[in-house]
Amino acid sequence: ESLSFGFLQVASPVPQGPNKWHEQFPIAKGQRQSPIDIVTSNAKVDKALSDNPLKVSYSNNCCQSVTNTGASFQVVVDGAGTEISGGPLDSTYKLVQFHAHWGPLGGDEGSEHTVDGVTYPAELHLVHWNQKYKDVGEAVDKPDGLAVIGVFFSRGKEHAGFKPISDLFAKVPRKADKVDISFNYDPACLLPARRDYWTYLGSLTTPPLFESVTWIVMKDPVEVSAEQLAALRNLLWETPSGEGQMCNNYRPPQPLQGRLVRST
Ligand SMILES: NS(=O)(=O)c1ccc(NCc2ccco2)cc1
Ligand SMILES: [Zn+2]
Repeated sequence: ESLSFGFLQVASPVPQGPNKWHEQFPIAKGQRQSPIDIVTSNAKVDKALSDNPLKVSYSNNCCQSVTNTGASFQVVVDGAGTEISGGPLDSTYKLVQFHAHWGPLGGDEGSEHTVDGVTYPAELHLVHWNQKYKDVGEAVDKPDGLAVIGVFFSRGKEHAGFKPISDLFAKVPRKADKVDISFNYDPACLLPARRDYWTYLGSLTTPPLFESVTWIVMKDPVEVSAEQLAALRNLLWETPSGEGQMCNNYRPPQPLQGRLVRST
């Protein structure tokens, strides 16, 4: 008799957009969701934030690799010596990864947070976990588990510090592609010179949308070139009509639900 194997080709489901996430992740309609529109006139200057300045001390050999997660690029960091503390943080947090969100080619939307309704072409997220927990897996869903520093990218002159990373995107076109970072790299070079920020209690901006993030959104954008923004589109992802350039991987602003935004 003939032995036949019916190979059922099940394509991996195309990720659903932000307005459907609540079906599988009800917390999408929660009380401390991110991102938000930062209404600068409603932000409250809190002297305590400047009295105990945010301390960022990253080592320059902490970056291990860049991978295509299927939703962004992700630079994976080994937490050694990459700590932040102070400002709104009650303990020390360690950097675990950084990634970004961006819009269409040449467009001005793409950031997740907006400032008085203004969007930026991209937004970088430096993700840290609270050292009071034993690992990032334990921290990820605790109310004080994570701290994410958001940095707006504006279009302008080339960002020399971002170039070693943006040059790697062409090497990781497909989901799960990964390239090692063999050079020394200090992610602090991606922060604006002026360290003023807004801070509020929010969430992960992609599923599982855990309400576990103390957001620290830098006030000043950093300039990157049009070519560096275009390099983000060397990353590919699944679209309803097959593989395409990764873009518009940002969640729009969510209801503030009466939260206070503090400012330095
Ligand atoms: N866009 S975001 O910065 O809110 C964000 C969204 C999702 C995750 N999930 C992965 C993760 C959690 C802790 C470390 O890695 C991490 C960060
Ligand atoms: Zn993010």
